Amino acid sequence: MKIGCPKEIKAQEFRVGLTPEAAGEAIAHGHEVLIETGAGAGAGFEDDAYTSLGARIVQTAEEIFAEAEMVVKVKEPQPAERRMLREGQVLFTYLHLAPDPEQTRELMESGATCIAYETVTDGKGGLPLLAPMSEVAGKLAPQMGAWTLQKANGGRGVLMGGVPGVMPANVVVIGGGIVGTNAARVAAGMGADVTVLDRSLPRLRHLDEAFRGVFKTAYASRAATAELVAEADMVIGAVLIPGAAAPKLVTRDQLSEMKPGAALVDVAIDQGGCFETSKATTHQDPVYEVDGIMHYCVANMPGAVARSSTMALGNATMPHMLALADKGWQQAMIDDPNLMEGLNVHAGKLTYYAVGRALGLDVTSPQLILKGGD
Ligand SMILES: NC(=O)C1=CN([C@@H]2O[C@H](COP(=O)(O)OP(=O)(O)OC[C@H]3O[C@@H](n4cnc5c(N)ncnc54)[C@H](O)[C@@H]3O)[C@@H](O)[C@H]2O)C=CC1
Ligand SMILES: CC(=O)C(=O)O
Ligand SMILES: [Mg+2]
Repeated sequence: MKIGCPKEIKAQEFRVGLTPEAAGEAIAHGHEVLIETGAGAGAGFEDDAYTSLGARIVQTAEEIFAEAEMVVKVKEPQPAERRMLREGQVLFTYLHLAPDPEQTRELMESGATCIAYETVTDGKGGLPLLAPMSEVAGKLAPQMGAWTLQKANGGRGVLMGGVPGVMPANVVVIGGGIVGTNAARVAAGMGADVTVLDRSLPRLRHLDEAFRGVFKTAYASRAATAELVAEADMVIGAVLIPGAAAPKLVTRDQLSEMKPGAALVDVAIDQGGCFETSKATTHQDPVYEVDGIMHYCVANMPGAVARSSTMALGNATMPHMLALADKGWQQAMIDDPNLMEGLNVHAGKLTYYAVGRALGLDVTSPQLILKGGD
């Protein structure tokens, strides 16, 4: 199979979909790999790291999209990329369709087969292709929140760890999954007073046992969430209902109950955000203010640490990328129902139910498509 990897074009996105290592594995499996020149440079992988393993460098994204049978990326395709996708082509990348009707429509119009990293499962309740980036974003969130809390950035001027005689920052993390756990660990490591809220009692039980004393846990009832948010210096939004639009857990009205200059870090922004007042921002201009509360809502946080993130993502995507290339997407999905969960769009049809529910669109099941019922 011809596998193509373009340079990412989202603002300040320095990750790349294929590491030289993954490209080399694909070549060893008998595939042809095309890399757009400079695609890996932002992550520290120059063109010759790919060519030395047998990949071919091409000069433009147009050539990648024209030639490749499968395009491997990081971020959701931007409008210019969507226009180059074509019928029969496989796209393997993050998509985050639920909050993005325009992208969903254009992917359906392209006729391509679009497989979303973030909805591939592992059979144990996990999302193995989201997890590494959630680990990164979770570890970054307190760091970004601490920066947002600084006066020069509009924040309340509170130091995460406090100093002797002065209380540390009060950090509330909503959602105790991968992002939330990593965020809580780092915030606690910085010396903050941390509470993690979740709706899953088994998850809270696990966190309590695994991290006893490092941070506190609380059940995410509406009342407890409102009370803890009102007391917080920093709130980190880290909830997920896989594939679906994020639930809004802090309303605009609640902002007036919060401490002026408090920081909201909405990591769940890629699924639409879990604060009513969230809107996606970029690394170039990451923070804005609503009713005196500072919002940090960067939808591609791991891009800030592109080298670590590219390697972590590459480790997770490689086996799936190889299965898709070796067997073709249909057989790979028949053999692996967890990979089938990644199918979001095929040949003009939406194939993921949570996206259909979020956008009010009809959905065809992947099983029906694989049976040839499309
Ligand atoms: N902005 C960025 O750059 C990045 C964003 N993300 C996003 O971060 C979000 C979280 O991802 P993960 O931690 O991997 O998900 P996860 O599935 O590991 O954890 C989500 C947690 O939220 C909890 N939850 C669901 N509804 C809740 C509610 N109403 N109240 C309290 N808790 C609730 C679940 O029980 C679960 O423990 C996702 O939207 C993901 O796409 C991930 C990586 C990078
Ligand atoms: C998960 C995601 O959206 C990201 O890593 O940018
Ligand atoms: Mg994102």
